[in-house]
Amino acid sequence: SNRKSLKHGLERIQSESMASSSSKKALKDVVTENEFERSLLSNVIAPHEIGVTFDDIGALECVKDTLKELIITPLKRPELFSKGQLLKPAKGILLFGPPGTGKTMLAKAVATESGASFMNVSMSSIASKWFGEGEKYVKAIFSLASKLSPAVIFLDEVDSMLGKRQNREEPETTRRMKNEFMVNWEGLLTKDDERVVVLAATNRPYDLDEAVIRRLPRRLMVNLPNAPNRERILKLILSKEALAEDVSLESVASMTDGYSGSDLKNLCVTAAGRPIHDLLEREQKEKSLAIIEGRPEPALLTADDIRPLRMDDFKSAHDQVCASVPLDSENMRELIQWHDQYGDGGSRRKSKEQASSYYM
Ligand SMILES: Nc1ncnc2c1ncn2[C@@H]1O[C@H](COP(=O)(O)OP(=O)(O)OP(=O)(O)O)[C@@H](O)[C@H]1O
Repeated sequence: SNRKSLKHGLERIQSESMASSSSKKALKDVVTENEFERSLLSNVIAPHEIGVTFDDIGALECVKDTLKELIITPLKRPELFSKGQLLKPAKGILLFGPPGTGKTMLAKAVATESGASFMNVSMSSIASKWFGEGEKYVKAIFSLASKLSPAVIFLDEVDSMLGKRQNREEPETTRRMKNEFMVNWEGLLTKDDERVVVLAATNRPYDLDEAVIRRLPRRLMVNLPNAPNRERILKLILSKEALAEDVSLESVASMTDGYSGSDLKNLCVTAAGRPIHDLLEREQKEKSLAIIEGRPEPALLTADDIRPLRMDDFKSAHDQVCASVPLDSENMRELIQWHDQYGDGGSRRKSKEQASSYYM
């Protein structure tokens, strides 16, 4: 048992030094092979510079726990998954849900928490930017990630490239791009020691190609927050703001049914504009009064003169900012249906299928 614990200790030291040396590896030391890799690299963020952690994300506790278990632990401690043959780290997860619910934040936090570089790829821009050369770009996503390893590839708006065929006449360029993606994706799945994961995000999972859905067996719904969760998100967003006594975040939460995290942020930004507006107005009044009375102009007010946020600021902001996805919209209905059929924990999902696809 002594030998075992020594081996265990060595493995730990090895994996820790591996983690720290790779996270310290500067992005500028990465050798790129072509313009596609170079273009992608310019958007890569080093783990210490991402600046989003799980603590910055309100609510979504289940999604965070699943991501920790499936992605972060395997990326940080690959040695735990190298022993047998059964447990393989997850290589890809689909995050789906209405816009503005925190999918991008989650992907960034995953990269931060696992000390991985973050590669943000907007799938909708590939086709337009690299017209006719999309497949080279797709190939570069994977080859660059492998050089950056550990790395998180975030594929935003994944439906725009890997969507269902709209009609039989799929453009040749799109077909080649999809094929290239599948080939590289299969390659990633077979490389057990490659510390690269794909987080794909979409607001329209029902538009995804079946083949893509099958290859992302873990599908996490990132849903709109309920009232208690809205209160948690508001607390986070407002943690550095001065609030007057009369502000009840519970009431703000209860009047924002259907708001996404992003809508709540907009609401708070709008509310925070009012004290500044009031300050400028006060300054203007004092100035005019001084001029009328023939006094010298008063000094400008400072940040210390900004009044705290009041409940009426939130009420007025509420009249200006509304939920961006109405709860009774077609998009919401389709999302919930899709979640029932394909999503993790969906009611029509068989537990057997879930178990076998837990790790890929
Ligand atoms: N759960 C949350 N906690 C704190 N802030 C949040 C949360 N969800 C969203 N936000 C705020 O909304 C902004 C947008 O969120 P984010 O970009 O992660 O959403 P998204 O789901 O990726 O949206 P889209 O589908 O439109 O790309 C964030 O920068 C953050 O300010």
